[in-house]
Amino acid sequence: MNALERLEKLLDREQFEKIRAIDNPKLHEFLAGWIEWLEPDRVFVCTDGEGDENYVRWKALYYGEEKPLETPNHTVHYDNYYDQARDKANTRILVPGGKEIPFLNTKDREEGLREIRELMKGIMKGKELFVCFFVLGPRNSVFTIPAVQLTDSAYVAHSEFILYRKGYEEFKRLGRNADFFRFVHSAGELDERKTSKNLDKRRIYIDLQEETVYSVNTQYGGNTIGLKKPAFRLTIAKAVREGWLSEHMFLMRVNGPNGRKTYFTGAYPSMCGKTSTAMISWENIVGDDLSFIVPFNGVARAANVEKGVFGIIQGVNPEDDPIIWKVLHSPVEIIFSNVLVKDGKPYWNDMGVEIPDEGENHSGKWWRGKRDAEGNEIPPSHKNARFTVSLEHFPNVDMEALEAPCGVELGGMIFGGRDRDTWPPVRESFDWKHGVITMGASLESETTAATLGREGVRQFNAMAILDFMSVHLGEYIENYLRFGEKLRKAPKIFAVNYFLRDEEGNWLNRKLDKGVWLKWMELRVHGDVDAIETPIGYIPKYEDLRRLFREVLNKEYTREDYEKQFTIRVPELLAKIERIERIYREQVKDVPGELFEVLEEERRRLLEARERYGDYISPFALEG
Ligand SMILES: Nc1nc2c(ncn2[C@@H]2O[C@H](COP(=O)(O)OP(=O)(O)OP(=O)(O)O)[C@@H](O)[C@H]2O)c(=O)[nH]1
Ligand SMILES: O=C([O-])CC(=O)C(=O)O
Ligand SMILES: [Mn+2]
Repeated sequence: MNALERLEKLLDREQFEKIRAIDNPKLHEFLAGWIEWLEPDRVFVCTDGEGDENYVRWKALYYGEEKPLETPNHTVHYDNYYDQARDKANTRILVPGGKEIPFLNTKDREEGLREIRELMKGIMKGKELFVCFFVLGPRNSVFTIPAVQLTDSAYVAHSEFILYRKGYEEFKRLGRNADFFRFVHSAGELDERKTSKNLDKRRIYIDLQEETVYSVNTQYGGNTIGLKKPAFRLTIAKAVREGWLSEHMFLMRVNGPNGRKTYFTGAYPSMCGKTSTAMISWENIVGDDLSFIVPFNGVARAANVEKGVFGIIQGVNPEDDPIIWKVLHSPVEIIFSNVLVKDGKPYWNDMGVEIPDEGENHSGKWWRGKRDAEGNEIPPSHKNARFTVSLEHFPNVDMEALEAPCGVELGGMIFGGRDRDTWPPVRESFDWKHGVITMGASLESETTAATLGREGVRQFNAMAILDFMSVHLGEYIENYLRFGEKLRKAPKIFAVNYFLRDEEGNWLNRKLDKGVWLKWMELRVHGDVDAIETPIGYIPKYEDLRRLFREVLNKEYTREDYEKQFTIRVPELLAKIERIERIYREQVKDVPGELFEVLEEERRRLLEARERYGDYISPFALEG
């Protein structure tokens, strides 16, 4: 029996016809094999029709994976108390022989496939399997990658409808020429709260060879939403192979003088400010998490991989995030996850309004002071609680850029992380190579609640992408360096640090100060303002920032604040170079030699400056 004949036996007529309309034997083989193996009670195939999307929405409620909230079109979803973030330890890149690759968690491919298949055998008995088609990137564009998702979670399928462009018609159009990604997910056995139960058997395995990701016994979006972080492992490898960039970056438009539009991407590790930067209310968002960047006639052009936001809700408040706040309080389709619910209303930590003392949250029935099995007090919502919503609902979305088949021309790329004491709030690199190496490849950041495990630990996190890396870091950096050489005019590279603190641990900046840094970077892209040359790149002049603080935030920016924030901290910077060099020399090993040269030059500049000015160099000393 061929695959189509097997599918005819496995599916009811209506569903079968939907599959038969796609002329792709590879797809048929994949579907038949997995449906036989997973043994679902029924299968639903999603076309691009509104009715099918509605069916999935309804099933998320029907199966109890989501519950309706008071506001129409709002639902809440809970993940298991111990399934609230990405599980790095159980996420493996499958490679032949289980070859060790620095900073990657690998596993022997054969063994991994065998294990995951065993875990998934018959796992959908009694359940409904959803077969969904989407594309990464805008449809019908140079960026488009088709993908098929199998999942027994209506919540996962529902999330994907909010976050990605539909792809059924694209599969039909491409027929047997479709080169597509595959995702197989099962939430596994559920408990009475409809959350994954067998967390000890939680696995996320990435098969680069077949461009397939398997995910089992988990529901948390970062582990399960196939087109998000699972697909990211596949696109990183594809981009390195093909000479473009697939990055953990927001994409936004910064509005310059006289209606000038300049596009920026920004790579910060999870929970380090991508969404809150791209959402700055007077600028325009294109994407908040994942960007594809291609060289196009000598110009870097970028597109959002997604069309929605799976954003962190903690800290969203009416003053700092007026737009998100408004969207979260309007009757558009939103899935809230792992928040506190009381009388049909969602609440979250640091939302700037009073929160009830009891209700339901990610721990079940909740009251203030409740402790978990480890004795930790449970906050109203989880730190990594999120909202899922389509970008079309945001008044500040740049819809034209979001849908542009050739993407938008990139003016600048930004790197940043949680750094309490080393980098200034904003600076510009000397050139592409200097930026790629001393800003991107040298990025460090404190760990956050976006991954399971300890928080606040400073960790090497090159390009904010290390959690998702699927190739040797040396190859990845090599691709980055060569990418710049394909361009007539490379985007300017900047580094930001929103997380500087004083000795007492107080923040040196307010959350909205980033709006000023963005305007400064926009002016720099076009050569509209001068800057101060320092050993680590160019920093803003006080006068320019003072003017921008007034214009953008209507605030006085004092010389004292400027000096404190922009002091060049030589000992910390030297120690950092030391750490980064050691990592590349001892752990990564095979890296382009340029990396060490550029770091060495930076060290030399810092040492020379120290000779002249001492350990902590005021920006005023370097001016003029
Ligand atoms: N102190 C401080 N905190 C900030 C600032 N900007 C954002 N945050 C906080 O950092 C967290 C930021 O998260 P997001 O912007 O949602 O993170 P993201 O980079 O989009 O993360 P992922 O979606 O996990 O990839 C939130 O808890 C914010 O309150 C800032 O300028 N200063
Ligand atoms: O993938 C997720 O879970 C959410 C996210 O953006 C990240 O962690 O970077
Ligand atoms: Mn992310």
